[in-house]
Amino acid sequence: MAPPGSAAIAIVRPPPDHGAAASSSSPAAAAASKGDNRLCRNLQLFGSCKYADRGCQFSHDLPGTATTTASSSSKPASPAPPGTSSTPLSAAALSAAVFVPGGGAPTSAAASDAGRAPPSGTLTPGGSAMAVQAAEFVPRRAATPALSEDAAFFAPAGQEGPEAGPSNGYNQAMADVGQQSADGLAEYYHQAMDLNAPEYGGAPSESSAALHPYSFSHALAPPGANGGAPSIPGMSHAAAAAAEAAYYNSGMGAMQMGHFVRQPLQYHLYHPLPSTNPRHLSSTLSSRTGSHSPTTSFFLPPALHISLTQKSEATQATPSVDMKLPDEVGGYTGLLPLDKPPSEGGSGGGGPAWAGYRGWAYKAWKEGEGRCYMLRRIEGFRLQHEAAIAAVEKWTRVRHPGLVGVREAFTTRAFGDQSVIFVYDFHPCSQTLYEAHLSPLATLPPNPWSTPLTHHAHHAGAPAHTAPYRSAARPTVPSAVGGGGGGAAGAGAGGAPLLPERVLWSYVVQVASALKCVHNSGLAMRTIDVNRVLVTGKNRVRLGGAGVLDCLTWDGGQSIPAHQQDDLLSFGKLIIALACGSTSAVHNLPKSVDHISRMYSPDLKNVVLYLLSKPGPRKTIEEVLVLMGPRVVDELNSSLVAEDTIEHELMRELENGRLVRLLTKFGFINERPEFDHDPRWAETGDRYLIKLFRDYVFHQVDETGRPVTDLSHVLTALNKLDAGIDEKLMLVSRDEQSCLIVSYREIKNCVENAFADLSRS
Ligand SMILES: Nc1ncnc2c1ncn2[C@@H]1O[C@H](COP(=O)(O)OP(=O)(O)OP(=O)(O)O)[C@@H](O)[C@H]1O
Repeated sequence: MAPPGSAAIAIVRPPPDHGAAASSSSPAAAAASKGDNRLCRNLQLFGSCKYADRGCQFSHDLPGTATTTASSSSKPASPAPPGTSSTPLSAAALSAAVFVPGGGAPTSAAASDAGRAPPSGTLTPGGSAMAVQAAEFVPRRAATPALSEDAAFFAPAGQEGPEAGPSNGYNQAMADVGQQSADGLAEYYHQAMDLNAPEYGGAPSESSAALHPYSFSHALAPPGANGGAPSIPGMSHAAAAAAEAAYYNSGMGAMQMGHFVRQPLQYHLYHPLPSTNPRHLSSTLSSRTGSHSPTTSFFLPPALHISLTQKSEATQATPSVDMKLPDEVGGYTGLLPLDKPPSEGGSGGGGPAWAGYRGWAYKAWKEGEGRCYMLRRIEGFRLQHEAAIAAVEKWTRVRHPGLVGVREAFTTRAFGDQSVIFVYDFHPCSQTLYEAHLSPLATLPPNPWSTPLTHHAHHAGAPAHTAPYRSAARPTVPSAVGGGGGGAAGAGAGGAPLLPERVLWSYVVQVASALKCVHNSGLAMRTIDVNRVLVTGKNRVRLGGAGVLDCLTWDGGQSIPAHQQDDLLSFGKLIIALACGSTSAVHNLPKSVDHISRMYSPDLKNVVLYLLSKPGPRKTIEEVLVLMGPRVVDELNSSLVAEDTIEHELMRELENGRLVRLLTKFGFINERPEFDHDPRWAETGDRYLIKLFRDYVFHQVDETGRPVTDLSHVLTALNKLDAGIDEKLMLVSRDEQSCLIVSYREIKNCVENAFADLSRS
């Protein structure tokens, strides 16, 4: 669906003939009247357009065979999509001067009431005479769905809207993808791309049938039937957790969150649908086997693209309601809570899980660095010894792909109490092992609450890796395991899906390798627990919470050898919990070990038995690694480091690419010589807002009016614009007589509209 009309925001009252000019001579109007005879892009990319006979407004005549002429007048008139025609400014818009934040009010009513006093929250410095005639600022699409929902994958005029219809199947899939865990993405994408699905002209398959019942509104519905906080399509777990935490922390519930319309990113923009044309399809398939493909080779693999986009989005996430958190804590700003409420499978945060102290997790930006970090706040902790916090410095030197990197620690009173803050690397979209595998809402096996779709019998000696690494649909009622207290009888006996052995081994090897690094550095982890180990990507785990207990229970480092032995014991218990699908499995060790020996290979059982054996000087992590084969571990380490680096690079590329596109659009919109002579071009409507935003991004000045060059500000603002978030910012006119409070989302809409207007002209 093409974007509907864009927002017209006029701050300065234009000359009286403006309306006529806008409606008759604006470039958009000229564009609309000309029509469009450009070659259909579907044709260029896929060789065919399934909408060719169903209203697609673009040309389907290939050069050479074309019978139509380039003359726009000869092109049959096709209905212009909403928003493509010029939008005459209403009388209200012409006299508009005052922007009303959160403006969702109906335009006409507001316009007719132009003389009334501005509501509270309106900013009208120096407004006076202008404000008297002012109409409320109403973003043209304030009451419509967000931009990305509008901008569906090519849907020509006359086709169904985003709510229904086969053309929207991909959007539905993408919206639903947002609710999948990172591990399910690739598989999910293949379902979404199922070429046998009816919309591709094939027979309905099981997977496509499973996909179709989803609707966009389904994706927007709250999770579960028990009335959780709204779940948001396209939103990462971390971002959703933060939003939901806001929902609970604010105590305002749905009333507040009702305003939060999260717009999913346009995931579909940069990777094409596979062609239905057999010729192109075969070339697409051959590209997977290495031969040349004309189009697909230009794109990232979709699952990777989606995963990176989600991570980038989770990194940029901001709170949508006032969290009542300090603006700044030790040089970190933009705090966003990460603790998930129980309805999301988290602990809700704040449990006395840290040596009797309550702990909270936040995402925050480091001032001047433009990087995101995870802050762990230990509430109400009074530091007795300086050396306790200095001990954390040792941790900052330990770098390992299996460890959540420690940056620093400091005390603060910013929260109104005595808190100590530990700063870690931020891993967007991560979950704890408990959240990922064991909680009632876990998406991955062996969640003991889930009802399996199929029962995979695993007998001793049977290749456990044949088990599907995908959990069944989430049930609302606990199954046979009985609320998670089933211990060893849990996963296997209860019929719930088993954690595949290859995945378990992958975790075991990563944890062991990280532990080796930690122990060799003369430290002890002390947080080997399903609630502290993070799953940061597909089959990627990292040990979290390093250094916290060292500081809280500081003893000068005397007990490190004992703590290292405890690490090994905790490691054994972690494997048991995952293998048996229950944290309580460790309370019945004989039964649990028996379960493991029946369901998994003897090698795994041997490792577990070793880890659970009596502590002693000869029981070390090195010995555990010998049991596993050290060569494998070293190889794994280097491949994980490489993987992390590549992912990091790709994310940077993705973000840079998006910024470049944005900047190009800015340049395109703002630097149009053909309109330079018409001051109204950039002074009215969407363009004026964009112009002010450009000043805000690139032309900041300090209090004495001197230019400020802050790359971090530029990148942050552009990233927020790209994500189209609901955060508001204040734009000031060049004469400093007017202010606008608008959200990045509204500006993004304006940029898209202005760009679309220009590209049509
Ligand atoms: N370094 C990190 N980067 C990104 N997200 C993280 C990081 N560490 C933790 N998280 C996220 O924050 C959430 C809360 O983490 P936390 O370790 O506090 O778990 P918890 O179960 O709430 O523990 P507790 O409440 O007992 O402190 C988790 O969902 C996890 O995904």
